[in-house]
Amino acid sequence: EGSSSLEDKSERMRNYVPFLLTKVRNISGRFNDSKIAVGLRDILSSKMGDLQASAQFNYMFDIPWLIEHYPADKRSKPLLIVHGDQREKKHQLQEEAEPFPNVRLFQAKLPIAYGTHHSKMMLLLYAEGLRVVITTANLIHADWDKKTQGVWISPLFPKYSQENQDEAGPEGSQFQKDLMDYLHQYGPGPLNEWRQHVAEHDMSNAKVRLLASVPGRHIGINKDKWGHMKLRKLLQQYGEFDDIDSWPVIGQFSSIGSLGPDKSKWLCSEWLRSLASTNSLTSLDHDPSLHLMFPTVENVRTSLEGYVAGGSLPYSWKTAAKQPYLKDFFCRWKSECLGRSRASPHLKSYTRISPDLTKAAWFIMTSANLSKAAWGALEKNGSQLMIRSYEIGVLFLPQDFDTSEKFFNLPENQAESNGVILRLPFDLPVVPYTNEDRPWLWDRQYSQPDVHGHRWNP
Ligand SMILES: O=C(O)c1ccc([N+](=O)[O-])cc1C(=O)O
Repeated sequence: EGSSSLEDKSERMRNYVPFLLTKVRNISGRFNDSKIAVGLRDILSSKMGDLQASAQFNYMFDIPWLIEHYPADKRSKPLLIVHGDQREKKHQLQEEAEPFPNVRLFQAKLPIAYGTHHSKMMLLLYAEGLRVVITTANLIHADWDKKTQGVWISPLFPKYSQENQDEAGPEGSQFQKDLMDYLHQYGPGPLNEWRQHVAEHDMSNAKVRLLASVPGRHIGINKDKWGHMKLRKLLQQYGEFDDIDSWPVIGQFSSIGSLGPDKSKWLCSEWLRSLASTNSLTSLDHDPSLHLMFPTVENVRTSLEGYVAGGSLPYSWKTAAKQPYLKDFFCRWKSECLGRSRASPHLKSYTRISPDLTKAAWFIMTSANLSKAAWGALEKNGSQLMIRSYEIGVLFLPQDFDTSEKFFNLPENQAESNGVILRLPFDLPVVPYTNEDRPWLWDRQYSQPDVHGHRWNP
């Protein structure tokens, strides 16, 4: 755990984008250094503050396992669990919460079929202030053990004292407004208290843009508040880039939805148009190159977990069979730079990099997989954005860091600039699938033994 707090260590990371991975068991310790990785116990540790209460938003929970990861003297503090479970799964969660009087459950509404409460966020209220953590990991052991997962830990947001609340005025920071908007979507209930906590803390030092999705058919000004249309608006507003039309876009994710019978229906039309947005008024006359990073069967077979890792990569044969065109975009999972080529990826990240692999224009870490359910699909002649799921992530933009440079420097770029360095979670250049590579499909049989001598027979 080391002597100084994560705060001091993050001080030493001053000129790095504050994007961390989760610790991975059984890899070299140098790849779990606190400049690179963090564990759940570290995040919940009392070195981060004197915890008073917390809210855990997620998709999968192991409540006893989660509570055990809080410091012993904090395990009876109020804990709100925000989930999307219904019917039998909801009852199971209620039973699991029964022995813990400090645990409250809140079921997020899922008004549109096939939606999930996918957001993975922690609100941590301390005596000293409030912290927001956004991650890609479920609150179960397997997600924090041998996978590649993303974590953003906010600075400690200080409580407004009465005078500086008046100074700050009602608008607060954009991050605070966006987080409040997101929390309001859950409606009245136990989140009222957490909306109040957010309102009372100064979040002007967040240095990220909130990028979220909530279920609904969003129209008018709401059409640009969520999903890929929010990203489009942010990049059109703040994408002060010179000519980056030739810069490739990379999407990396752990599941894929049904994207339509060809790339022009959603992937390379509305979705890529949003990711390729900038503030330049000239329209794109050609698609930027697009790489989609998704594990091959071989990535899964040789992973630290073996085929079991594929249980968290829920891409189905039925869906894949409808979209063979994705093969042209696929590249393998590879992360030698962070010792995680065999730590199966469950994080989701999106970025746009220079052709010479030295710079990045922006970087996103999010719960959103490559699906219309997560990012939204335009309907009614583009007048409404239909989203099925709750998602939450953060967008890192160079101008949110005190640097004069327009882009992030990738570690390969040894230029001793005073710019900000972005450590991507995967290796560059990306490795396109060979003709023999196949995307992992979780409902197919694989008979070649994995690293544990097991076969996969779902
Ligand atoms: O682990 C999750 O939260 C999760 C849950 C459902 C699905 N899904 O239905 O495709 C994907 C994921 C994922 O994150 O990969």
